[in-house]
Amino acid sequence: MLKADQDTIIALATPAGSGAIAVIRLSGPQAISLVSSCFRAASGRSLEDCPGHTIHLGNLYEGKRLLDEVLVSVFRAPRSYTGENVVEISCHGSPYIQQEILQSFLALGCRMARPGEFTLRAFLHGKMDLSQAEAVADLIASENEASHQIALQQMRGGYSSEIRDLRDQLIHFASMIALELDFSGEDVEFADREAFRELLEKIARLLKKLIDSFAMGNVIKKGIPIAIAGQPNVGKSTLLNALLQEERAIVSDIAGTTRDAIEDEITLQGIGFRFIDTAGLRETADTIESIGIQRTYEKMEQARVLVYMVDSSALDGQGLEKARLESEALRAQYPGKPILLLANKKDLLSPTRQEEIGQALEGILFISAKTGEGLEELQQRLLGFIQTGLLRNNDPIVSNSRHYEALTRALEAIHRVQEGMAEEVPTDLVSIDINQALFHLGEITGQISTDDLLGNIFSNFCIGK
Ligand SMILES: Nc1nc2c(c(=O)[nH]1)N(C=O)[C@@H](CNc1ccc(C(=O)N[C@@H](CCC(=O)O)C(=O)O)cc1)CN2
Ligand SMILES: Nc1nc2c(ncn2[C@@H]2O[C@H](COP(=O)(O)OP(=O)(O)OP(=O)(O)O)[C@@H](O)[C@H]2O)c(=O)[nH]1
Repeated sequence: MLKADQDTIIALATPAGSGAIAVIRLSGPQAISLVSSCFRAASGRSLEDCPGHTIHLGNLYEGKRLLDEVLVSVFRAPRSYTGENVVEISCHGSPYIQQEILQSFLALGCRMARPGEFTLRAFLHGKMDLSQAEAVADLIASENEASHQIALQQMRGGYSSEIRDLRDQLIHFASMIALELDFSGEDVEFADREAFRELLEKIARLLKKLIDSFAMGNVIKKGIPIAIAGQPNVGKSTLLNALLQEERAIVSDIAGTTRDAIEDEITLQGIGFRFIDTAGLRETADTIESIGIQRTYEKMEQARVLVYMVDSSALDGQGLEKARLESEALRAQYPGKPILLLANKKDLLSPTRQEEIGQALEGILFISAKTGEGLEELQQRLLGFIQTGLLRNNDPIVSNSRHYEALTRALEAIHRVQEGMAEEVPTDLVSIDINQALFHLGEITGQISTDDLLGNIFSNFCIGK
């Protein structure tokens, strides 16, 4: 098991570059004495004597050279983020000052913190469990309200406390059963079979609920994929640009310009949408374009909502019939997927023509990607597709794929235990599956962890966290 080493680590806690203020953080046994040795407080007091959770104004020196006037916050072990002595130096935010301060402490025997090392230490000192530590990284990475909420909930304990609790109860039964095995010659039952069955049922229910939430958690974390498909030149790229409010896709009036899928995200009411502009659906001999079309079908498969777009200004009687057939073909090809019919280039349309098209293609939404007309309504409709059932209550949502794996394995093991009990399989075999379940549940909270696993998780953090 990895142990926190005795090094005192240091890192910039604020982003690199210049700002009004920068924060440099130290953690480890020497943190307070090291800073104290080169800091003169305005109050005249020594940092060595001050209590934790106090802030001090003063001058920071490198030898005799004054580096900056700073604020120093002192946290004493174990009452700190990491559980160790922690000192934070808030200096003036010039990159030069930041570097000079870092260098001076490195010269005094600190070492640079590795990515995520502050949070790793918080985990190793029991300040948080593994799933909470992982949530810290998710919280920093979250870019919209929904993923922020999920990370925050997980950081504050989320489902891990419930898992820990059920795991403890399972351990109780595991030890009772182990006891029975010790008395194997005699026919004794220490573990109350009925209570055990109930507990297994309860665990299975929770695991199932968490596993099911992953599909939504994943979608929220990565954005909800929406594919925009349609014949060449109907204005897909223009729509994407209008939604993104930036020139991302290449707009041109040569049919077939969009050769590949282009993806980008926008946030609507706190939910990230990932728009995928797909190559025009068109039979073509152009091989580059056919690859694009192949990818279009793949993207449509992955999307949660399909937007099928037509150029309403180009719809004569024949075009209208073709659009109707194509949209029906889409519905047949991707059953169960919500499809939104969009008629673009409304600005080129007469009101009577619009009415005729509206009657022929029911539920079609008229927009103009060029003028922005109808885009508000489009966004509302997209939200409508996914909001049902999403984020309605405070049920925990699993967004971490490592947890999803562990939960799935744990549930499989629990099912095997349940089957074993039902078929009155010998107790020693059942206990193997119980231990498997305990192992996988412990993986989530970090009660079971390996150096490799920890290294893997924390190396994905940013430095200074
Ligand atoms: N300046 C600063 N801001 C920050 C952090 C930080 O480390 N430094 N944090 C870093 O992510 C977050 C806050 N997290 C923290 C969590 C616990 C403790 C702490 O001192 N805990 C003690 C005392 C608790 C108490 O007084 O009740 C403890 O747990 O024993 C500090 C920061 C966000 N903002
Ligand atoms: N009048 C009008 N023209 C539009 C509108 N939307 C797009 N256009 C024009 O239609 C042409 C084609 O637009 P694109 O966005 O490149 O079409 P696309 O569907 O991405 O085309 P491909 O790349 O071939 O798949 C461009 O000249 C756009 O300026 C609109 O709402 N009204």
